[in-house]
Amino acid sequence: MTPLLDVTGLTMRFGGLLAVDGVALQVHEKQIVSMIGPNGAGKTTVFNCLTGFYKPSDGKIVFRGEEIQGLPGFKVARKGMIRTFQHVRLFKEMTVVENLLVAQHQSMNTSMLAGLFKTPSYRRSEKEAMERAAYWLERVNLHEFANRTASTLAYGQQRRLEIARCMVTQPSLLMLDEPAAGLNPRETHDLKELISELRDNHDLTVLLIEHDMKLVMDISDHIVVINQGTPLAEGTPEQVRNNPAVIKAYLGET
Ligand SMILES: Nc1ncnc2c1ncn2[C@@H]1O[C@H](COP(=O)(O)OP(=O)(O)OP(=O)(O)O)[C@@H](O)[C@H]1O
Repeated sequence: MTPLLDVTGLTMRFGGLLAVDGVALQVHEKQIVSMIGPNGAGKTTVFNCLTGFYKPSDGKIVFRGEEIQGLPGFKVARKGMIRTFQHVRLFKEMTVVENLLVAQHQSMNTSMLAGLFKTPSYRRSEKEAMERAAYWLERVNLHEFANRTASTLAYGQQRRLEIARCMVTQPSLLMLDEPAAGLNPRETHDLKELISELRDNHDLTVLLIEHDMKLVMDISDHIVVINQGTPLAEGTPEQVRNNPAVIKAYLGET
C-alpha cells in the first residue's frame, strides 16, 4: 500500500550544523507514528521541513503521491498536513469559537468580494464553518467554553483547543509536536483517548513527537528513533523498547 507520507533522505543544514541527516519516514493511512529521540536530535526540525516552515537542504517528501518538499507552509496545510507546535500558539485574545472560525477562514476558498456582498455561497461556507466548530468543540469537550477568551482556559484545555483548531480544517495528517508537554497525568490520559478517537472514528493519520514514553509506547503503531539528526532505529513499540541502541541513546537516559 502506498504510504500517505513518504520521506526519504531528508537533510537540513543550518550553516555548519547538520541538524537532520538522511532521515527516512513512512506513515500509512490511519497509523499513529511517533518520532522519538533525545533533546536536540532533530525531531522538530523534521516537522519544520515537512510542513514547509523550513526548506530542506536535501531529500524527498511525498504526501498523498505528490512531492511537496520546498512548498511554503500554507500550501502544505491546504494539502491536508496540519501541525501543532511545541508551545501553545492560539489567538489568545479571541474566544474559543473564534479561534476555530479563523482557522477555517485561512483555508477557505471564498473571495473578499464574496464576503463583502455576503453571497449565498459565502453564507453557506460560514454556516458550515460554525457547524464544524461546534462539532469539534463538543468532541474535545470544550463546548461549554465556546465564548470564553482562549487565554483563560487551563493549559490542558488550550492544548485540546489547538487540536480542534487543526481538525476544523479537515486534515488527513495531523502532526503533534510534544502535545503532552506540561500536562498532568489526567490530561495526558484524556489526550491519549482523544488521539485514539481521532484515528478510530475520524480516519485520521497522526505523526507525533513526544517525550512521554508511556504515551508513545501505549499509542503508537510504529516508532521512528532519531539521534543526532540521523535515523537510529524503527519498529513497533515492542521492537523499539528492546533495541539496545535505543536503550543506550535514549531510554537509558530516562
Ligand atoms: N533555526 C535554527 N537555526 C540553527 N540551528 C537550529 C535551528 N533549529 C534547530 N536548530 C538546531 O538543530 C538541532 C536539532 O534541533 P531540534 O529542535 O530539531 O531537536 P529536537 O529533537 O526537536 O529537540 P527537543 O526534543 O529538545 O525539542 C539542535 O542542535 C538545534 O539547536
